[in-house]
Amino acid sequence: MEKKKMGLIVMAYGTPNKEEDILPYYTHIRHGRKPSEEALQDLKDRYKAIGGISPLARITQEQAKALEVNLNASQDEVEYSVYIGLKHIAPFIEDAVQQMAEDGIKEAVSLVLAPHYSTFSVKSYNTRANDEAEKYGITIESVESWYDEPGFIEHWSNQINAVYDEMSAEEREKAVLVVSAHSLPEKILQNGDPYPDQLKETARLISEKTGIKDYAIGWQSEGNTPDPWLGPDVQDLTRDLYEQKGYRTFVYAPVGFIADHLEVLYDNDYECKVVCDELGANYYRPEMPNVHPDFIATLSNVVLQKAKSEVR
Ligand SMILES: CC1=C(CCC(=O)O)c2cc3nc(cc4[nH]c(cc5[nH]c(cc1n2)c(C)c5CCC(=O)O)c(CCC(=O)O)c4C)C(CCC(=O)O)=C3C
Ligand SMILES: [Fe+2]
Repeated sequence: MEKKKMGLIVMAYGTPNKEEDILPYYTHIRHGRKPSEEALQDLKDRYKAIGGISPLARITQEQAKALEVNLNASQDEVEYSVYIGLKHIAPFIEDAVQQMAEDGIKEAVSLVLAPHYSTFSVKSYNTRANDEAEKYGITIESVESWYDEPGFIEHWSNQINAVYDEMSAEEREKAVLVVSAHSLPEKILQNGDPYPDQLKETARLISEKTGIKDYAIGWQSEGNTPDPWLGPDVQDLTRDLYEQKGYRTFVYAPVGFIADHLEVLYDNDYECKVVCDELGANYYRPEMPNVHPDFIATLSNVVLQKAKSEVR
């Protein structure tokens, strides 16, 4: 019997592929308004500091490919074709949906490569995908979040345990785990956005799984806008935990992200490390999920569960 065809649209923030992409990419993030020369230079400098350009474009492609392979190896009723759709650079979310239509796909699942739901991020991705899909009569079942998936919690717990195992007993005694996600403007809270509660739950589950009781929740990478953003910021939090609670070893788990990219390689590995160095504290950051096989298997499981709910 011929296998049923399904599309999977894997959505992500997107990143410049080369230096010349930085201006159009940043302009797109700013809803079409060009950034000032200083802001542009600042962003260019941050990319330069992590090696010229972000490894994210390559990692997203590898994740999508690995997910497709895993999905097709995990079951034999459906043939999955995976399409990457990005928020701020080509191939855009709409391009991915158009390509699915050209390939004759009628049903699809959409998955955002970010674990926690917010109106600002996941909802906006899924809305764009669904709006475009309607034009072609494609139905999309959208995964909304996967911040509490057992495989996801287990993956981070293993990476965190590996870091704690590496420490000296003395370091471990005064260690704190800082669990973080990208900050968002505080105004998301007015409509009861679940984003902060979902991060808290991820942290609680990791604490339960690892047995690490010394942990704190922080927010990072907040944007350069006048409105208030969710806090505490991880850098301020680091100083407070050092001064008020006596912690001397900081383990950063940026669980709102899933790959090595600017927010992790710069905002954690450079900016948080600077604070730790100033304080004379130890800095650790577990490996990101990237294309670890158990992480890809978890994403595959999330997609298959969603696809099942569609068939029913
Ligand atoms: C919630 C969230 C996630 C996580 C969920 C998800 O993944 O969706 C995320 C991820 C990412 N954000 C990224 C890059 C940037 N984000 C910016 C700006 C902004 N992000 C925001 C939110 C988020 N961002 C917001 C509210 C702004 C302010 C402008 C606006 O209101 O929209 C800017 C502008 C300059 C600056 O502020 O630094 C850049 C360059 C990259 C790529 C990194 C790389 O290239 O390696 C990634 C993975
Ligand atoms: Fe961002």
